[in-house]
Amino acid sequence: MTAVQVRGLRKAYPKIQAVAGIDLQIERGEVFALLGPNGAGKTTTVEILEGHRKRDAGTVSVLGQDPGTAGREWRARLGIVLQTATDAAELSVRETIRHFAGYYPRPRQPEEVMELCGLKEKANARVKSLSGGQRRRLDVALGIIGTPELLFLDEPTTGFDPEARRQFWRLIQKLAADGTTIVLTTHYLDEAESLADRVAVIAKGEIVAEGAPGELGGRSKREATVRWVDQNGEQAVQTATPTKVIGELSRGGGELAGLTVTRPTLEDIYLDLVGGAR
Ligand SMILES: Nc1ncnc2c1ncn2[C@@H]1O[C@H](COP(=O)(O)OP(=O)(O)OP(=O)(O)O)[C@@H](O)[C@H]1O
Repeated sequence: MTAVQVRGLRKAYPKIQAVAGIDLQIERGEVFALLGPNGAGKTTTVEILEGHRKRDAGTVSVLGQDPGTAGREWRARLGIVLQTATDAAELSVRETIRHFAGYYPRPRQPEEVMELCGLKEKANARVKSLSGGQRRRLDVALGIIGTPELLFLDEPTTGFDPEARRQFWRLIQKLAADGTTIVLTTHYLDEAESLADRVAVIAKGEIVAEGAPGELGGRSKREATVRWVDQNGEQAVQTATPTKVIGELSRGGGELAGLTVTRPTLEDIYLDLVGGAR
């Protein structure tokens, strides 16, 4: 079943065509990542899908409805984590989460959500006393408190330390395993690689590539680079058959110094894709 269907989406601001004809299809249960440089049009696209921004042209269906006209019931089926943090309040973390739970017909248990988001120890802390990363976790907690079918995350782990990022990834994997469809924007290629079933790269308001992270831009078919060091210094060859190359190199039986085999990373592919479009 399809969660999101977009055809020919366009949106201009007074000085810029922010979204210049985007087609997207995201299936239920998928984790889908939108990648792209600053100003590429990711947030604008996501805001249109959330019903927070009007489009100029194109058709959009999110959970079977047009976000431009859908009502409160539809909205309660979404979870949204925006780039900007929740307002700092006098309330505690627990009180804030309980308060938001009251907005939804099928909320998760606040205690469960605090556990999932690593906020248990901060349950009684005032929101305004939280660190930046803890505030972000609270944003995520408020995004999932309503048991959303579709969760939008706009740069969710900006400001997280490495351990918090890994914890967050585990949370997303858990939500995805429970069937939540997840659309996330991120600047972290390792995040997209770890989490996303599919990614789309947006540059200048257009999708320039789309696919599984391992296949994007023909990645799985790109040649490997074999590197080693010999008496003449560092050597490197690009090859589709690295095993054969290493076999030939090691015929003498000696150990090859500094031997590595690498394939292009998602970051290499991404930089190739957006480099040409900047
Ligand atoms: N409210 C607005 N009014 C005018 N221009 C805007 C507005 N919002 C965004 N833009 C412009 O539209 C373009 C796309 O912005 P958008 O926020 O969608 O990009 P993005 O891909 O999310 O970028 P980032 O990675 O920096 O968050 C940018 O050039 C931005 O300056």
